[in-house]
Amino acid sequence: MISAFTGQQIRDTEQPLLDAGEGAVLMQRAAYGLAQAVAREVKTRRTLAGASVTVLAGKGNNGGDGLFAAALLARRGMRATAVLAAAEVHQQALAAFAAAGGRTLYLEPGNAEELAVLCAGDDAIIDALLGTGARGGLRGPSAELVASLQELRPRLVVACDLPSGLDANTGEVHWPVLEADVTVTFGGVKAGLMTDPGEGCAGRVHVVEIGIEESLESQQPELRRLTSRDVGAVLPHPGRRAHKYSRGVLGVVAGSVRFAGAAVLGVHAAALAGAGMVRYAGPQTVGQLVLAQTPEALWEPDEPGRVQAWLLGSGVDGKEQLARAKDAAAAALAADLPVVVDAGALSLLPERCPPHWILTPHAGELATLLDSLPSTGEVAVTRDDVESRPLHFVRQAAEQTGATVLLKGATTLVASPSGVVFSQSEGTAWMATAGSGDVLGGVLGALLAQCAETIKDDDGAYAGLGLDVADRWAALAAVAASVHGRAGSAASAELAGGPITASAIMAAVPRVLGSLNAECDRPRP
Ligand SMILES: NC(=O)C1=CN([C@@H]2O[C@H](COP(=O)(O)OP(=O)(O)OC[C@H]3O[C@@H](n4cnc5c(N)ncnc54)[C@H](OP(=O)(O)O)[C@@H]3O)[C@@H](O)[C@H]2O)[C@@H](O)CC1
Ligand SMILES: [K+]
Repeated sequence: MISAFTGQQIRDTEQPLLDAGEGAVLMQRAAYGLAQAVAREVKTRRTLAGASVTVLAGKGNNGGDGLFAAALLARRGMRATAVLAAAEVHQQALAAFAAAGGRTLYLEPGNAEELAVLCAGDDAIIDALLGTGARGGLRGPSAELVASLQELRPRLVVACDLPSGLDANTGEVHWPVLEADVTVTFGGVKAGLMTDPGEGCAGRVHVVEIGIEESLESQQPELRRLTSRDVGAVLPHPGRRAHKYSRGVLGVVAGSVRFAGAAVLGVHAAALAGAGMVRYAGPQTVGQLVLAQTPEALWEPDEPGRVQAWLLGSGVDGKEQLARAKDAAAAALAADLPVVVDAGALSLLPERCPPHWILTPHAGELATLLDSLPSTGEVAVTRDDVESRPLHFVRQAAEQTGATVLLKGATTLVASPSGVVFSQSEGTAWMATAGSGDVLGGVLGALLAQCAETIKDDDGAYAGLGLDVADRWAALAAVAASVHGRAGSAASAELAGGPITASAIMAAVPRVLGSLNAECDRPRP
């Protein structure tokens, strides 16, 4: 699992080392790691000697890291320039930079655009204006410089610790921000690099060890990301004596005459993701389409038989289908069964949901949901609010509803009502396509049905994650998001990175499950 921490957690962990006079050593490690990363990137395009690098240096230790790194790069033959954004910068770092032959320019009112043009053509730009000590975004000439550079699209931007203007704790972005190709972060991943909109500005994230990593392990991560091994370990795996009922039966109330595809996709995705059986409840015409695509499913319009979990809501429209969803929600609540609550069913929540109810809104639906809750304040929450502060709002929704909430996006966040949050980001932008969410619902429903009766006892699978039992539902939802993202990326990769449909995502699911299992050295069933 990859853990991400707040800036404050990192600083608190560093403090004993700073108190022991180790600050300079930490900075040297950070600068060395940063310089190595820049050199590696530049060398993929050209030789280091004679290549040019500009460091944008702020007044704090982030600027110090950047200047020391640029000094190291100058000593390796790069033509190094520093643009100083403050009258006073880290003195030892500036001295080291000057001693290595670096050129110094001063950012002043009125010269931001000129400096941007001067350095935009360089082989690399290091953004070391603000780090974890930032309060708010860039201002004045620094903001102008970054805005101009962003427009000029430099060849390679490497952010020092985090892109300046990004909130290390929340991923909120104070524009302007110079979007990075690579972020070299120190000691541990900052939470703001694993949640949007921050993650979208960070590029590839590379962690440099500076000696605080072991101490950091005692902190509760602000965000968690499952690796392929974690996902493989949690995925259900049929025993030798399994039969279709023991594998897990999923009940689906999705789709409608108007949105028939949602039912077809949800049911088929669930079947492909390993549900032992899928029971579909809906209108006859839709039932026929469902069976045409998935003859393995059962169409039970009135009283579906016994299930281990429900998928409710995607594409539900009209009184009759909404009534079915309502009945299923009531039955699920009474029998204490897990439920995926999507789209149309988000308006059917009981006063307090259990954590094994997993809501799967996108940003707009989450805003509507939050507005409908009595505990939300008087100011309406909008889609824009959710998109600019997804971590805040997904946590709020889980806390206020009692449910686990999976907020769909380029980075998908899953919040448990306890405050534990997972972040998965394996997908591709091509997955923003009609029906993609219905496929995710089917995959998650299938996982819930397969794991519903064992999740509490399955200590081995969750052992490495350090989670309370109540947070396992969030982990399982994160597994679904990961499988869905990987399936989308695999489907697109098969088409040379081209566009994909929801059907293509769905078709790739079994292969992704197979390879995740193989990665965990599990025997084939
Ligand atoms: N601690 C360590 O040992 C290690 C730390 N490391 C590195 O240090 C970084 C943290 O350094 P830091 O604490 O000096 O803060 P940093 O982000 O460089 O600058 C903040 C300064 O800028 C100012 N300022 C604030 N907001 C502003 C704004 N919006 N616009 C303009 N100015 C603003 C504010 O000054 P003030 O305004 O308060 O006078 C403050 O002094 C961390 O990210 C990592 O890179 C590594 O080397 C490993 C070892
Ligand atoms: K920075």
